[in-house]
Amino acid sequence: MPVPTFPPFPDDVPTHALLIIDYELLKAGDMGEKDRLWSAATKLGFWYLKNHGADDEVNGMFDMGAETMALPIEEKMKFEQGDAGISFGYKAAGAHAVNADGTPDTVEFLNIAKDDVLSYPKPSRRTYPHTVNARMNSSIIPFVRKSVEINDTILRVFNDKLGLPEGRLDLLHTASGEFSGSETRVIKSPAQAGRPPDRMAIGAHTDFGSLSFLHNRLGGLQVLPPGVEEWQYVRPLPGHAICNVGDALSVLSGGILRSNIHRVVPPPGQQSTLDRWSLVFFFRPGNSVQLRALTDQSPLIAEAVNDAIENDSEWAMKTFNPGQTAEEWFVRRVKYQRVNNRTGPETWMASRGTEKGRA
Ligand SMILES: O=C(O)CCC(=O)C(=O)O
Ligand SMILES: [Fe+2]
Repeated sequence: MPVPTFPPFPDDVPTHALLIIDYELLKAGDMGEKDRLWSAATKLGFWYLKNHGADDEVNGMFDMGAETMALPIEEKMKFEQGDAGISFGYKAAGAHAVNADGTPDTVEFLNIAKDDVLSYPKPSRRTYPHTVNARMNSSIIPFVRKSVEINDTILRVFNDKLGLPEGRLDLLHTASGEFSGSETRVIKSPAQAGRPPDRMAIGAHTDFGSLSFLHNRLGGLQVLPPGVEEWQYVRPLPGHAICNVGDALSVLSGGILRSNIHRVVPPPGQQSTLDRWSLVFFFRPGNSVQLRALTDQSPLIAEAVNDAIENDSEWAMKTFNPGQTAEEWFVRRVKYQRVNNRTGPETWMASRGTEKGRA
């Protein structure tokens, strides 16, 4: 399907300009580009990625998403995630809370496990609607392979900059070959006339894993940068992915890499009358990886954790050694977002990550 054209993103809303990182330069080992990536990942934790070479795969994924979300709700619900904290499968609109009051979200999405994609046609974790199987070979497998390659490249830059032994982060992610929470997600946020512009489609959160590779075409994504009190939109740029650091990599790096909070609201201005689609690949550590700052492997990380302890020891001890594996962290966060598991505001608190009380 050709990429449709959209009404423009408005010029009169607060936006946050992200650094633009060139993937071709990163791949070629360009030192200046690695420095710019490092700066983006440590200051805000978000950046645009251009020349990622995945445009065709992204378009195929959006087609798969449209075909899947057009299925009758009864068909989609056969593949629902359940309430146990498993993320793979379908999530209906309203199944997650967006705040401590338990206000329901407005998006539906489908998560497909990287482990299922790479073992296809043999299921590793679960099965999916026929519209997914029909697009596996043409779109989903190529998209997931490219996403993994891109994230592995970014991870190697961070490994080096953090002063970790060679291949350390790689081993905690793909090199061990174990199952993980890595998954791709297609999100549909239906247009709803009259919805207030600050009605959250997805509540404020930090991402759960290590790196996210996001594609959207309409506005709606907002970040709350450090030291700023007003939510700011991230302007979608055609052909540019939006990448960000998640909690797992933030914890492993002793907070040097920043997992910044973000949320999704209805598209602004003239875009507000349209359905909003987005696509993410979430790159996460192997399930058994103990989430803790790698202080014994990098003097830089040890120093960062010491500084954090001096600053706020209770928070630092809890955040940089939460006593959970990557899988346990992930299950906890997914499980307590679900309105079916809600008892009160404490359920929202139980779903939180590294955002330090900012959401
Ligand atoms: O749809 C977007 O732009 C962002 C989605 C997001 O933050 C998420 O799914 O974690
Ligand atoms: Fe997110």
